[in-house]
Amino acid sequence: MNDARIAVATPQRDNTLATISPIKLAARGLDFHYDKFHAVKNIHLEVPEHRVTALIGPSGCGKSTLLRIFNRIYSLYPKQVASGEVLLDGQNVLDPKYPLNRLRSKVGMVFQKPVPFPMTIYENVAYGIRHHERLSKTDMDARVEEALRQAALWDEVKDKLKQSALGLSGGQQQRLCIARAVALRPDVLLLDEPTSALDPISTSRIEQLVEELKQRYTILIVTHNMQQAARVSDFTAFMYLGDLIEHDTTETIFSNPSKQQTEDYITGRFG
Ligand SMILES: Nc1ncnc2c1ncn2[C@@H]1O[C@H](COP(=O)(O)OP(=O)(O)OP(=O)(O)O)[C@@H](O)[C@H]1O
Repeated sequence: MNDARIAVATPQRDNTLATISPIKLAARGLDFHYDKFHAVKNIHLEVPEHRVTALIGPSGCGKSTLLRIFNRIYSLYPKQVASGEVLLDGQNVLDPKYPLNRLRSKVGMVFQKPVPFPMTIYENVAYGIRHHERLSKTDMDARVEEALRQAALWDEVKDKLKQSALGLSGGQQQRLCIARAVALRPDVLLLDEPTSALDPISTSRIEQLVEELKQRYTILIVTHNMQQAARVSDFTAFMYLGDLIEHDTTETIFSNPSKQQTEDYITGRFG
C-alpha cells in the first residue's frame, strides 16, 4: 500500500446504506463517438439514488463526455453519436422518443464555469421554471426562494433579487447555477468540475452543499481533485482513455483499489 494514498476524510460515508439504495441512473453498454473518435467505450455504470458518485480520471479520459451523454446535451451537435442505453428509473433516455423536455427537468447540470444569464438573480432562477410550468406570482416567488435556499444562497441575495446576477462573486454565481438547476426539482444533478474556477472558501461551501443536496437528489460529480472526490462522494468511478476501469465505494477506491491503473492514478503516478 502506497503512503501517498488519500485518506477518506469522513469514515462514515453511506457505503452500507448504498447497498440497499435503488439504482437511479444506469449506463448499459454505452459508447460515444465524436465523429470517428471513440471517446467513451462500452461503459456499464450504476448510480445509486441519493448518493454522490464521483467520476475521476486523467484529462481527456471521457468524464465530461459521459456526463454530457446523461442529459443528451451532445444531441445538439452534429456528428456526436451515443449508442447503448442510459436508464433513468429504468427508462432509456437516449431513445429519441424520450422527451428532451422531460429529461431536462429530471436531470440538471452545472458546468465548470459559472454561467449566469445576463438578467436579474430572480429571473435566473425563474427562467427555467417558466419554461416547464405555469405558476402564479406567489408560487413562483416561493419556488425561487426554495431553490435559492437549497443552494445556500438565499441569505446573501434575498435583498437584491432584482439586481443583475453578473454582480455576484464567482462562488455565488456557481451557487446561483445550482439554484437554477434545482429550481426544476430534478431527480439527478450532474456537476462538471463545479469548483475548479473557485477559491478554497467557495469550494468548501459547494462541497458542504453537495452533502446537503444528496438528501434530495442523486448526484454525479466530475472532479480533478481527488481530495474532493474523497470528501464528497460515496462512490467513485475511475475512467481511463474512455474505459471505465473501476467503480466502487469511495473508501475502497482510495484505500484498496483492485486495479493497478486506479492505484497508479490515485497515488499520483500518472495523470
Ligand atoms: N467536441 C469534441 N470533438 C472532438 N473530440 C472531443 C470533443 N470534446 C472532447 N473530445 C475528446 O474526447 C475525449 C474525452 O474528452 P472529455 O472532455 O470528455 O474528457 P475529460 O475526462 O472530461 O477531460 P478533462 O478532465 O480535461 O475535462 C478527449 O480525447 C477529447 O479530446
